[in-house]
Amino acid sequence: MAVVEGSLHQQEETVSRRIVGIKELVDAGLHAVPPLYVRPPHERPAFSLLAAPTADHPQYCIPTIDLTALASDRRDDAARNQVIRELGCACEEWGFFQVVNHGVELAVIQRLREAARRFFNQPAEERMRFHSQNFRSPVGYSTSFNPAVEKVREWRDTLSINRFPGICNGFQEPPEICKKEVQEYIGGVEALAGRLYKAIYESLGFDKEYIEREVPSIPRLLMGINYYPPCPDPSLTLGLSGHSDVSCLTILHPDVVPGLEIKYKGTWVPVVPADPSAFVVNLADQTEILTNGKYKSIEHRVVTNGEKPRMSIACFFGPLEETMVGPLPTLVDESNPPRYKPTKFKDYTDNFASNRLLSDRGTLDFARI
Ligand SMILES: O=C(O)CCC(=O)C(=O)O
Ligand SMILES: [Fe+2]
Repeated sequence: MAVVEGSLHQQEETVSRRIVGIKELVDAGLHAVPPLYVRPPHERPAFSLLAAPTADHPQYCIPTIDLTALASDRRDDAARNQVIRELGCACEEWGFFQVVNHGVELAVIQRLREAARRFFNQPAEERMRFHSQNFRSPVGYSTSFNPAVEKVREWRDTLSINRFPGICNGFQEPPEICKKEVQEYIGGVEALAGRLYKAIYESLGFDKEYIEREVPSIPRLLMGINYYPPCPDPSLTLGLSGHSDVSCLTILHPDVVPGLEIKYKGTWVPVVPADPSAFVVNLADQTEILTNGKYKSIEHRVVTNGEKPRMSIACFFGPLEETMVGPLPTLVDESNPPRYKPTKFKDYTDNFASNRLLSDRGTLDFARI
């Protein structure tokens, strides 16, 4: 479908600049992608090289790891050690993997997805009561990344719910329509994040005492529920442009509607959920810094869908804002010098907020030596 021209084009541009959410625009009836959402040719999804990872391309499927044995706390448990090895391989090779049998009940996930759908299906005025583009707000309903400055908008609206100890401490303020479900979901996912985070550092050969002493804990949580409405022409726009996540660890419930793609060896590879309960886990920038680049924070993006809306739930786990993050001492020596300088996490996130739009990998460059 072509980009709209002439007066219709101007009308839609006026409408889309005034309107806060892309959902409003789509709900009002949209037959073409407004210019404000059309990406320059080199950023368009046509640059994906694969239609979908299939059995013919197993080399393009991120690993799926069964976490059943991680429930055991015994370090001499052979099945548990096997899971740790699989995690280590996935972290080194991909920086992205899926987990199944992770301990969070499917019913808990489904209840939140249903409640979030109720939130997004409310009249715009109800959603706009929570409007904020500030990522540090306890609760914020936002659109795109930073509509005040970006030349091209992302095709998504997001409900964010935060717990940043020292800034906003509780989850007391999620919208009533999904509050109970948000709290229940966070309870489960947070426990999973704790288990996974330790296991990831165990996969580097560290013992419990070392991890507790040297690896920053991850009490800061940002939850983003992304809503991507159907798009009249997915070839022109992106739900979320290429980025790497800033924190330590991200646990995402993707949706059965596809859209997420990761950049693997220069190719955009779609992520296909292993089953409806699977989470997609990825390492974020602070983990790349802590491991001095051994485990990578991988660039990813979201393409839109022509027919169906898509909704993803991302939980970003990170350190306290005042924490200095640099390579762990045991991972640095003369033959492997530090690649990153110690950086305060608050400065890192501030830089991300103002510079993400300027460059694909600009965020990690902020700490790179
Ligand atoms: O929607 C998705 O699948 C990914 C979302 C994401 O990458 C993010 O919120 O940072
Ligand atoms: Fe992301």
